[in-house]
Formats: sequence, structure tokens, C-alpha cells
Amino acid sequence: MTTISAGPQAAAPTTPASTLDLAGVSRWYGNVVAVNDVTMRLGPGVTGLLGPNGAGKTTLLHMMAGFLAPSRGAVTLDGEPTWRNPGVYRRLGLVSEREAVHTFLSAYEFVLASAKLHRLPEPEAAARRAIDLVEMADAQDRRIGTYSKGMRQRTRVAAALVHDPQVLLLDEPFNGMDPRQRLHMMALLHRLGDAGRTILFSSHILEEVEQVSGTVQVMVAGRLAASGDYRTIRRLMTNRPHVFAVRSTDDRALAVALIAEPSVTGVELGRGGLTVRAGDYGAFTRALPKIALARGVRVRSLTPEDESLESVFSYLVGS
Ligand SMILES: Nc1ncnc2c1ncn2[C@@H]1O[C@H](COP(=O)(O)OP(=O)(O)OP(=O)(O)O)[C@@H](O)[C@H]1O
Repeated sequence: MTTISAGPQAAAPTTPASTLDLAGVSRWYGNVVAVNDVTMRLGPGVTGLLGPNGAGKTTLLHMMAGFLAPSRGAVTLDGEPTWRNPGVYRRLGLVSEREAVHTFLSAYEFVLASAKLHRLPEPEAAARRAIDLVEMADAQDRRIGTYSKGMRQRTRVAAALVHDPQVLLLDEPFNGMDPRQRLHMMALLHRLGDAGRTILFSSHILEEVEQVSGTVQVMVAGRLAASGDYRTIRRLMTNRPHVFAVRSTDDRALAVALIAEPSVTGVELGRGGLTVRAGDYGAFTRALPKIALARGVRVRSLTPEDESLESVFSYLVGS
């Protein structure tokens, strides 16, 4: 089991906890509805925003950050609208999806530039504090061009944290990271969340969300499809009906036997083998070898069909 440490320096926020509220928020581009009537509340701790590509996650994050106006509905931070509100920008940080860092700068120079943009009274001290927070002090004077993907990403997080915001929004922060870098970033997000900050990160990978966040918001095709504790979401996803393609030495005999298996909800005999529908993924995959053995049938292949993330998400929308 992986233990995520609390880290040496607690990311103690200097302002009280913040709540980000979305009330009936929609955003369209021409006739494309990117976000459709989303209502959610985000408080302190880490929340994962999960959804396939094009679900509207980036659009939602940009509205939360006040960079984009909702077409309908309201996004507020502690009761104040985020759109065109400089007071809110001071309490919020965004790490965007696209990596745009000046590779010829050092991390320190990059974060310092961000501190100056925020017109902080002591930009040098703020830059050092943010760099410490992401554990980049050892490499802070090296050019960003020499960093790993994970280090570059942490540098960008430091730049977004330099003004000590209460809310941090991250768009696909784990993209392109190796497992070690991912763990490091996860530990950082946990530390920030544990210190009372409101952290939201987007991802299209359930496992990432599962490892980092207590709460998950699932978006599909612009809508909020599910929300809650990641265990609830995982259960919703694994309890949906599953379809398997099965090939064996005697498909007809196997089909007859499978019909009696409680986890099986349907069997179709085709030229290319069997199409089996099962309500419980685990129960079916455990039962199949036993059933085949009892009938003297050898299973040649078992392939889950329709297991794409999109189909899982579509199921959630329909449930
Ligand atoms: N500026 C824009 N003009 C027109 N359509 C847009 C614009 N930005 C986003 N869209 C469309 O809105 C929908 C949601 O896009 P968005 O980038 O918010 O989704 P996403 O979940 O972040 O996906 P990805 O992970 O691929 O970035 C998509 O259909 C996208 O093509």
C-alpha cells in the first residue's frame, strides 16, 4: 500500500476556508453546449472532477476561476461572483491544462514573476514559500528546461499558489506524469487539502481520482452525471451491466450452462462465439471457469466488450 505523507511543511492557509458554489451553470459556444445546468458546491479538501474528453471540465474550471462568463447561472466564491472580480482572483489559483512555461527561466524566476504579477508586497519571500510548499527548493535555480514533467508541473503549481489562495483549481495535473511523479503530486494535493484549502482537479482517469480525492464529481457531455464519495462512484461503475465475448470449444453447451448462472442476465449464440451479459463483473468472471470445467468445455477467450471509459460514463448518465 502506498502511504501518502503529510509532508514536512504544512500548507497552512492564512485565510478562512472558502466555498465555491455553482448554481444552474451553463455555457455554450454558438450552438455547442459545453456545460449544461451544473449545480455543485465545493468546500475544503480535495475534489476530483472526472469526465471523458470534451465533457466540459475545462470550460467549468475556467468559469470557476472567473476567466469565462457563464451563459446562464452563477459561479460564486463565498457568495461573490467569480467573473471579472479581482477580489476573487486574489483568493483563487488556476493551473491550466496546457503547459506554457518559459524553459529558459529557473523555477524561482518563474514563480517570482507570478508573485510580481500579483503585486505581492514581498514577492521574493512569497516565491520562496511557494517553492518550499511544492518541495522544489533544491532545484529552484536550475533552468525549467532541465526539469522532468513532474517538476515542471510542481513549478506551475507553485506559481499558482504564490499569492496563498484559498482555492486551487488544476486542469488535468497528472497528464503525462510517470507513477512516481504522480504520487508526488498526489501527496502535494493532499497536503494542501488537509490544510483546509479547497482543491479541485480534473481528470479523465478514474484511478487518479480514486487515489487523490475523497469526493468525486462526474461530468458527461456537459452535465453533472454523478457526485459523491469515490466508493459510491466506483460501485455505480462496477455494478452496471457488463458485456463479454466468449469463445470456447463448445459454445452451445457453455451457453446452456451459463443461463443457470445467477450473475448472467443474457446469452446470445453467434457465429463468432457467445455474447454474455452479466450484472456482476467479479461474480461472472469467477464463475465462468468453474462452469466450463464442470461441462468439459475449454474457454478459448474471454473479452470484456464495451469497457471504454465513455461507455462507463454513458451508463452513469442513464442511471
Ligand atoms: N472556445 C470554444 N469554442 C467552441 N467550442 C468549444 C470551445 N471550448 C470548448 N468547446 C467545446 O465545448 C465542449 C467541452 O469542452 P471542454 O474543453 O470544456 O471539455 P473537457 O472536458 O475539458 O475536455 P478535454 O479534456 O478534451 O479538454 C467540447 O465539445 C468542445 O469542443
